[in-house]
Amino acid sequence: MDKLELAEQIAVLSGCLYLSWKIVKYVWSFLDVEEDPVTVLVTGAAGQIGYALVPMIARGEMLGTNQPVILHLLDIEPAAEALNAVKMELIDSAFPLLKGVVATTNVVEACTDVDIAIMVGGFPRKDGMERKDVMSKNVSIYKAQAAALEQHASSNCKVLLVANPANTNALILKEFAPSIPEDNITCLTRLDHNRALGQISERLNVHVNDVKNVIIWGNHSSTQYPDVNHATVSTDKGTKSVRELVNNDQWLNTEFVTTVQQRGAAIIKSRKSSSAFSAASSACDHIRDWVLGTPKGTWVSMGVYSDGSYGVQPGLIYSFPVTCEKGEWSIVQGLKIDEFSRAKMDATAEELIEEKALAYSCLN
Ligand SMILES: NC(=O)C1=CN([C@@H]2O[C@H](COP(=O)(O)OP(=O)(O)OC[C@H]3O[C@@H](n4cnc5c(N)ncnc54)[C@H](O)[C@@H]3O)[C@@H](O)[C@H]2O)C=CC1
Ligand SMILES: O=C([O-])CC(=O)C(=O)O
Repeated sequence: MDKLELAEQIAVLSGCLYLSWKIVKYVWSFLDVEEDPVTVLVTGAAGQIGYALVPMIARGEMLGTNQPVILHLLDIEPAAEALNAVKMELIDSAFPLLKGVVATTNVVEACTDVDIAIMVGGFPRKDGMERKDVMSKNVSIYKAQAAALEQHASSNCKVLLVANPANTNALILKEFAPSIPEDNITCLTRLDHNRALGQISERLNVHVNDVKNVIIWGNHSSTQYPDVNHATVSTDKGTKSVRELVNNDQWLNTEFVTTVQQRGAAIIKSRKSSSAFSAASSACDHIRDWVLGTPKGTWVSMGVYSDGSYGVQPGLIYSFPVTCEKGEWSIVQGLKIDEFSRAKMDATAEELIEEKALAYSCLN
């Protein structure tokens, strides 16, 4: 057989394989094979974030529109009636993906067999309060719930801590649930990340989807550092850096940073209660990207257990830029850090070290 004949045969074979693959995919789509349901726990489910979050999960906004879910909803006894109303509304919504709802005030029942735990339950910050003020109320809740998750959740359960102080609650949960892999315990800074994208999109009058790769470093608090040094915008003329397009370092280094840092407080001031649907939506973003992967060339911010990357003390839950693949996150490495950023990253780490000490003193 000469080379030409061989090439022809390879081409025919490739064509046949491609056609067979298409036929298999076509037939598969008619078989309507359903995935096994994923069990998702939402604590504080009768609260305002919970109320916004559970329909998002049941609609497939967190795990995809082909993924059935079973919802476990936990709240405390005084909120039991309101919790039951959430269950009634879930049933009334007839969500096709929702395969079951357990609404309970029993922590063990709530944690049993959960694959994903979204910890929202706790005491929220009120106008004029700093996160430290809610520390003692919330860390003791997380110490107790750590034990229930460790004993009753699926062995590879992924945990997202939303309740404040989110980073330190996540750390307490990690320390009191030593058998849950440390990479499985994260906290929400995606709301801050999305707020930073929103501010840049408003400033440049571009769609928020065209802005990428901002970073939230550190604590989900007013010391967090929203960093745009590596952020880009997709334009008709290609990808441009945010710094180049904004062309105003003074604004980026001052007003932009404080607006993102203080956004939670600004919402509380205007609404008299803290952000709810934006927090719920960001929690969906966090889990979706963690489980299904970040889009190519894009990173997101997640509060994760520090391994010492970027000189951040190991043993803190600190927000880093991460990419996710096959259900695992990894910290984006090798980004250049200038002096301005270094000082801000250290300041927020310092606050986390203080919070950790305070949390332990509350537990004693
Ligand atoms: N990380 C983030 O980006 C954000 C965090 N938050 C935090 O999320 C938390 C929840 O906020 P909201 O829903 O607005 O508060 P909320 O007060 O409306 O709801 C909290 C719910 O938690 C319940 N709860 C209290 N103790 C509990 C326990 N031991 N177990 C289970 N449930 C319990 C309450 O009964 C209530 O239903 C707060 O800590 C808030 O500061 C809020 C916005 C953004
Ligand atoms: O500030 C708060 O307590 C609520 C919150 O975390 C936020 O909106 O970022």
